[in-house]
Amino acid sequence: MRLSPAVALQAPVLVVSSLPQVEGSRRVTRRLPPFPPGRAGSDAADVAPLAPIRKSLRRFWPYTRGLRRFFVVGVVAAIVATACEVVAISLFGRITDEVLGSGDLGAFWRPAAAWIALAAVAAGASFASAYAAAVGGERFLLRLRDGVFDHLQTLTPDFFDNRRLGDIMARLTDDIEAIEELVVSGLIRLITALISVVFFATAAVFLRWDLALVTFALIPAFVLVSKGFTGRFRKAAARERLNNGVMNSAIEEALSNQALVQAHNRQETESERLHAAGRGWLLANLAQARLSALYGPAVQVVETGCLLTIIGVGAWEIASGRLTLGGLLAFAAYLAYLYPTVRGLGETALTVSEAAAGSDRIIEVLDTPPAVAERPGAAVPVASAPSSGLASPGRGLVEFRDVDFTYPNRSRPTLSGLSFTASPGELIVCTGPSGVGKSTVAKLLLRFYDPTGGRILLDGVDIGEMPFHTLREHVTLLQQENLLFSGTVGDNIAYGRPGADRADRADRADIVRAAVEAGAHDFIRALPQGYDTPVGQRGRLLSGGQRQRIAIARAILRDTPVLVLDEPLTGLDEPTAQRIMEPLRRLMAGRTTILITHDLRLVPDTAEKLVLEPPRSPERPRPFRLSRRPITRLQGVA
Ligand SMILES: Nc1ncnc2c1ncn2[C@@H]1O[C@H](COP(=O)(O)OP(=O)(O)OP(=O)(O)O)[C@@H](O)[C@H]1O
Repeated sequence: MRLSPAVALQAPVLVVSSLPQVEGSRRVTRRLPPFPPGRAGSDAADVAPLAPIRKSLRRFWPYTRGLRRFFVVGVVAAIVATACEVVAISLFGRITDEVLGSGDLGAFWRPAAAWIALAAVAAGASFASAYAAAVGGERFLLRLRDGVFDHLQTLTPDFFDNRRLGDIMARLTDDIEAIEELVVSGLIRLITALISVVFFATAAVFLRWDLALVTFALIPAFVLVSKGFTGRFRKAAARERLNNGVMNSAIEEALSNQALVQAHNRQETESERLHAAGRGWLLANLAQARLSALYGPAVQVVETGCLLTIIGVGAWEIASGRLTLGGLLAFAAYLAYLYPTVRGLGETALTVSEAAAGSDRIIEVLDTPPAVAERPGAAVPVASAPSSGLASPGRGLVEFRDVDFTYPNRSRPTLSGLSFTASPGELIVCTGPSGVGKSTVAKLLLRFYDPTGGRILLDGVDIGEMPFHTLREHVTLLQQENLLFSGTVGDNIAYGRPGADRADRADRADIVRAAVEAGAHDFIRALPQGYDTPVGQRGRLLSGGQRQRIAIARAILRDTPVLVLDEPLTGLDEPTAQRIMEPLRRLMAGRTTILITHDLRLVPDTAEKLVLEPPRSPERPRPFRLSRRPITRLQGVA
C-alpha cells in the first residue's frame, strides 16, 4: 500500500518548484503466498520467512552490475535539482525583503531571472534523475526475472507438481517488482532523501543556526513514529501477499478447470471459495490501510507541532529585532522541504520493508535446490550422437540395474530392485496395476529424479554422469496427457526440433513430412489455416486423437534413439486407438521403446513385458516383482 505524499508543510511551496522525486515506486501489494501446496483457501497459514533487509540487498545487489551508472546519474541529477531548490529558496527570502518589503521593483528582475534559470535547471535534472532511475530499474527487473526463471527451469517437474501455478507466476511478476523497489527505486529514493536532508539542514543552519537547532531537536519525533510503524507494516504486507495469493490461486484453478466445474454444477462452490479468499484479502488489505492511514496523521501532528514551535520562536526573534519577516519566511520554506523529506525517509523505510516481504519469497525460490543436479564435468556418451535418429547397434541401449526409488516425501519405496535391459531398437512394454510405479520408470530415465539405489545406463554410461541436455537429446517422452502450447499446429510440431519452424521451406518440409508419417497431415490440411491454425490453450481446439497425432509428429521430428511412451492410448476409443497405433508403430520402428501401459489390448502377446507388481504383504522386503518374457522385436507389433 503506497503512502500519500507529504502535504502538511505546503504553504511556502508556492515559491519554488517541488522537490525532485525519484519515480518508479510501483504498487508493491498484490503478492501471492509462499509455496505450500494444496487448494486455495486451505493453507493461508505461513508467510515466507522475513529475511533481514540487509540480507536481501546483499543477495540482489550483484544483479545491478553494469546498471549502477544509471543509479549514479539518478542520484547526482536529484542532488543538482535539490541544490537548485535550496538556492531558489534563498532568492525567495531576498525578494521578500528587498522587493516586497521596500516596494523597489527594480530589485526584482535579477533574482527573478536567476530563479527562472534555476527552475529550468531543476526541471531538467529532475527529468534526468527520474528517467535514469527508471532505465536502471527496468533493466534490473528484466535481468532478475530472467535469472529467477532460469533457476526455476533447473528444478524438476516435481517442484511444479507440488506448487500452485498462480503462486509461482506471482513470484515472477509482482515479487520481482518488489525487489526492484527494494534494491533500486527504494535505495535511490533513500540516498536522494538523505542528501536532500543534509542540503536543506545546512542551508537552514546558514540562515539561522539557532532556529535550525530547534528544528533538528524535533527530528527524533519523526524517527520514533516511523520506527513504530515499520515492523507492523512489513508483517501486514506479508499477510496481504499471502491472502492475495490464495485469491489468485482460487481464480486460476476455477477458470482453468471450467469444464469440470460446469459439468459438476460446482459454480456456486467455486464462487464461494473465491469470495472467502477475497474476504481474506480484504481483511489483510484493511489492516494495511489502517496502518497507512494512521501513519500520515501521526506524522502530520508531529510536523504541525514542529512548525508552530518554529513560528513561535521566529515571532519572538522578529519582535526582538533579530530577524526579518523575509528571513522567517525563507526559513519556513526550508522547513517546508526539510520536514517532508524527513517524513519521506520514514515512508521509504515503510515501502522498503513492505517490498522486503516480496524479496523473501524470491529468495525462497532461489534457495530451492534442484532435486537432481548435474555432476560437474559430466560426459557425453561415446556411443551416440544427438539427434542422429534411429537406433543402430550400440545406440539407444537402456539398462536399469537393481534400481530402488522412494519419492522424497514418501516413506515406502515405489520401486525396488528393478533390473531390465532394452537393447537398441527393442520394444519393452512396462505394465502393471495403477499406482505401481510405471510412470516413475520414465521419470527416472529422464532424470526427473535420481534412483535411491542402483544405476541407470544409456549406451553403457551412467545417466547420472551425463549432462542433462545430452541425456534428453537421446530420449523422447510422449506423455499420457499430450501437452501442446497455444501456438499453431506447425509451431507445436516444430517444438520437437528447435529451428525447424524457421521460414525456409526445407524446415517446413520437415514438419510436413513428420505430420504425414504421424498420420496428421490430412486433418491438418482440413483445418481452416492448415499448419498455421492456432490450437487454442493447451491444444483444446483439437480432439484428443488429433492432439496425439501432433505429439507423435513432434516426436518423429525429434528423432531420438530412445522413446518412452506413457499410456499413449489412454482416453481414446477403440477405433481411434487403432488408428493412432499405426503412426505409433512407425515412430517406434528402429528406436528403443519403453511403452508404459496397463492397457494390453493393442500390444502383441509376443512383446517383452516388464510387469511391475504391488507388494503381496507389508513384510515383503522388495515390494515389486519383475517378470520377463523373451525379447520381441518391435516389428512384431501389429
Ligand atoms: N511426485 C510424487 N511424489 C510422491 N509420490 C508420487 C509422486 N508421483 C507418483 N507418486 C506415487 O508413486 C506411486 C507410483 O506412481 P506412478 O505414477 O509411477 O504409477 P503408475 O503405475 O504409472 O500409475 P498409473 O497407471 O495410474 O498411471 C503412486 O503410489 C503415486 O502415488
